[in-house]
Amino acid sequence: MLSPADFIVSEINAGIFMLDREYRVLLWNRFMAHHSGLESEAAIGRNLFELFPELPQKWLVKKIDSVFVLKNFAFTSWEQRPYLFRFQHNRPITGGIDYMRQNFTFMPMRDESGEVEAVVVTLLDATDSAIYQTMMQGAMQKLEESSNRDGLTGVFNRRYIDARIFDEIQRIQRYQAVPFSVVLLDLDHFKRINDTYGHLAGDEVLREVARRVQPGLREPDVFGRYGGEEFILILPQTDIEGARAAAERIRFAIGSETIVSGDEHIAVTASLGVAEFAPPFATAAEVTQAADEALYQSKHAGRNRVSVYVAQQSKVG
Ligand SMILES: Nc1nc2c(ncn2[C@@H]2O[C@H](COP(=O)(O)OP(=O)(O)OP(=O)(O)O)[C@@H](O)[C@H]2O)c(=O)[nH]1
Repeated sequence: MLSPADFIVSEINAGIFMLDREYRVLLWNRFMAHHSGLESEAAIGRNLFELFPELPQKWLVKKIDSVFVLKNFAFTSWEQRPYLFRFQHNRPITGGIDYMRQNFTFMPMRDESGEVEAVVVTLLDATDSAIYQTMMQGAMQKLEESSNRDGLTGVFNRRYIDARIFDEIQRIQRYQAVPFSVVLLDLDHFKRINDTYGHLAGDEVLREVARRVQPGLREPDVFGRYGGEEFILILPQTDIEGARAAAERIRFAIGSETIVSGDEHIAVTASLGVAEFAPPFATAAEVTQAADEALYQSKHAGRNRVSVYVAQQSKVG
């Protein structure tokens, strides 16, 4: 008949094992046997690192030795080191967690003279916390991501774009980096498109325009919807001539083919305004205002064109 203490050690839903100074197993409870596939008769008397060559030996030896020498408890959590033993967990939803996450406590077992004769190790299954945390992080990331996106087109929204312009300005001011340019893009006679083909077709046109712009962008470029039928691009490390060329490519990509919505073929063009963030500009508002003035020039000059803002006065390009 087992003593109550032995019964608890055997049956508890946590790993318990004990090691001597040579890392030989002195005790191996049922949880350890069940998860490792190694019965206690097969484990006892054997060196832990021979039984489990995958253990991080150097690190674990240091940990165990510190308990022998300092005679203090030691701990390790799954957040520092996800697991020591490669144990399966049986959760149906894993959140990408492969092996059982494990928290360990290392306890010194003293003899009558106060010397540590063995180290007792407990293993707690922390998989549920790990899955919960991973899923929470994933959800937070998705939330963060979707709060930066425009619901209709999926491109970045104004809030995000404004923050990115702010970042770019800071980067330039801090590192005297090469300036960036801003391109504002407004669809021509969009009200007429809505009125002629309906609001749903109008929405489809906005989505398709967003699709047509994206292949022409470079990796650092940021593209978003700035409002109704207005889009914006931030082109880092791009001077006004580079930005004008990019804007022309985009204008062509939008207007070169009609957009199909149901049975309708809708001709769409865009007017664009380009401005470079350079002195005397010091704020996001000033550079976007300049791009807006250039855009106004494009509209005024007949639409379906690119205009560039040139210091103090805008000039049709
Ligand atoms: N379908 C649809 N229409 C929108 C959306 N947001 C804004 N609009 C419409 O876009 C139209 C913009 O019209 P205006 O600002 O008069 O400009 P425009 O007709 O494009 O004319 P110009 O810019 O001068 O070439 C308005 O009719 C808005 O209702 C949207 O999300 N979906």
